Amino acid sequence: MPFEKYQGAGNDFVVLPPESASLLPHDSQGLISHEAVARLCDRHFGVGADGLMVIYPGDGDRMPRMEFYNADGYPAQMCGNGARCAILYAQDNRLFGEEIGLQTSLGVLRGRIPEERRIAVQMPDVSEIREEGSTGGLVLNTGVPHLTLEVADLDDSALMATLAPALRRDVERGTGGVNVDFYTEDAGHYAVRTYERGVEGETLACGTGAVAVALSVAYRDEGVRSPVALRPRGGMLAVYFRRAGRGFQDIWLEGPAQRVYNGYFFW
Ligand SMILES: N[C@@H](CCC[C@H](N)C(=O)O)C(=O)O
Repeated sequence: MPFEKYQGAGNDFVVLPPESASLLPHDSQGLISHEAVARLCDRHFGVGADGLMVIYPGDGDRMPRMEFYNADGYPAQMCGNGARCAILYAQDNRLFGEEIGLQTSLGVLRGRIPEERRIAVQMPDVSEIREEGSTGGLVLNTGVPHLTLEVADLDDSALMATLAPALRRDVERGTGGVNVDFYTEDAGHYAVRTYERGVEGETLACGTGAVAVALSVAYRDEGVRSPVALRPRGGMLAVYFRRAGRGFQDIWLEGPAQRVYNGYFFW
């Protein structure tokens, strides 16, 4: 089964055209079975990735459609770095008409390619941000739900070993939990580490997480201006936004993306 591999700031994805996806077992809802996705994303028995996407060409003048799965095999509504990689994939495979953008489960998201291997994607508006009482963090949905927490020591080993796995399930427990983003201010940018649900571990970057941190710092401090620079472990990201009351609109996530290789998976 032919596949391609992309990465955006170190967040990596198996990307399939529909012809490859159709070779995989599907469930009764038409989604690829989670066992099949999990096997492809497995770093020992498969290709290895934080997630998998199927990119469907648009009909006529419609934009290509992105279907996203986490490494555990279950679908998620949005992936910021995945969307940036999907835009690069669509560009590499000449899937765009006049406009650059993607159809997603959250509607159409526009894209930009400011330079080679640099991709920006428009992210959903954020209207609700709430204080999370027990942690002092903020909960917001930037396409998927995030808990953001400012910490003094981003290298503290307890963050990913014990704190994030517990918070990931305890916060928003009734609706599937949250991704957990720790951040600290550092000379002109924010260093970030994200524990992703559906990967159940730290990834080198998370696009919706970078947006969540940027909006959290802007929410807490009205003096913070767009763009906010973020430094996850896999590369620099920039988040642009416009304030709209206590919420944010016209949000864009920009950063590096790359086609890494293509190959055949022997199913
Ligand atoms: N890596 C992604 C987020 C993917 C979805 C997330 N793990 C969830 O299930 O909530 C990004 O770049 O935004």
